[in-house]
Amino acid sequence: IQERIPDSVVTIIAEKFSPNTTSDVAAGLIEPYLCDDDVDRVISWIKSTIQRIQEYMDEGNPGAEEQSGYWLQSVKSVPKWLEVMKNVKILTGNELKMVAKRPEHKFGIFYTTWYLEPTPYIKWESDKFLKNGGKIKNSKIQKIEDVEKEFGLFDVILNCTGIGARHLIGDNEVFPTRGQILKVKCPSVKHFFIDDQFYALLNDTTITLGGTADRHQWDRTINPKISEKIFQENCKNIPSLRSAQVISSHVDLRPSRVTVRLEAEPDSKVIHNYGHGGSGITLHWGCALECVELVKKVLAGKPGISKI
Ligand SMILES: Cc1cc2nc3c(=O)[nH]c(=O)nc-3n(C[C@H](O)[C@H](O)[C@H](O)COP(=O)(O)OP(=O)(O)OC[C@H]3O[C@@H](n4cnc5c(N)ncnc54)[C@H](O)[C@@H]3O)c2cc1C
Ligand SMILES: NC(=[NH2+])NCCC[C@@H](N)C(=O)O
Repeated sequence: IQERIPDSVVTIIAEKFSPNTTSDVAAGLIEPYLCDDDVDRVISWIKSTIQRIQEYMDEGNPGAEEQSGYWLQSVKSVPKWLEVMKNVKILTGNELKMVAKRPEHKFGIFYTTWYLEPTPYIKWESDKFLKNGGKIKNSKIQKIEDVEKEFGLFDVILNCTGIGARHLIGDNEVFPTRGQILKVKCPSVKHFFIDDQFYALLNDTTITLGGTADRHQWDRTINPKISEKIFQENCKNIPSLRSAQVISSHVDLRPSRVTVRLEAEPDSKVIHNYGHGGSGITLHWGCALECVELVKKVLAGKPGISKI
């Protein structure tokens, strides 16, 4: 918003900041997951995110790269969003035999996507934001009406609170899908490997192993038994992981919702952008650009500097 609406002073108000947000836990795989949104809307958002990743990569920043690998399925699915990926190839019977590790690996797709590690990326965006006059305030907001009581009047307020929207504005349609992951070091793993339940995803110096997806589970405590199962099951898919060095375990709550809520409240200065499920990194820049257009509509050509 700061980049696209020059006559604006933007303030970010948050209870938690990177590296302590849900976004920081994300593996950074660019792929829509647990996101039942309209596929054309999702594809449009992903395309914008990929352009932003390219800009970030072109500057030589860490934590972003292409990654290729295998998606093995028990039931054949060739979703439309694969059209934004590169090198998409349906595995032949013989190729499947070479990579399948379980009887349920009945169909496979090879493709190239990207990863965008959230923490270094958020730092890149935050540094630019602050350098260009953005403000940051640390506060837990109880009700959205309290924003202006605590911080003065704004011309537009964006609600990007993820799972927090459930309590902030009482949207019971947004619910947690608990996810637990491991970060391991295993330089010999050069491809991602995703199947119906588990995954191994590339990052700059680690492999992210997942994963769980427990709906309506709020517990952010790491369960060591789950970590062990994630490790063992991924070793079945990629035997060379047996030599991996486990670095850390993480848990967080995917802000799940039937659809992403990205809309301006009628006759209000509030714009909502939450409920991205397991796809917030994947969709983020496309959603941000759509927010810019909604902000412009709320401002409706207002002269002078706008407070957002
Ligand atoms: C284990 C796991 C793996 C994942 N892997 C991927 C992946 O590979 N690719 C992908 O695209 N997505 C992935 N995701 C999903 C992704 O992490 C989320 O969709 C994304 O983080 C949502 O971003 P957000 O900015 O909406 O929410 P958050 O990152 O949670 O940010 C919300 C912000 O709002 C603030 N906030 C909330 N409530 C309040 C309040 N009342 N007052 C003040 N501030 C408040 C918070 O402090 C925080 O700063 C994964 C998620 C999990 C759990
Ligand atoms: N399982 C699958 N199809 N893809 C991997 C999901 C990784 C990440 N979005 C997450 O855990 O939310």
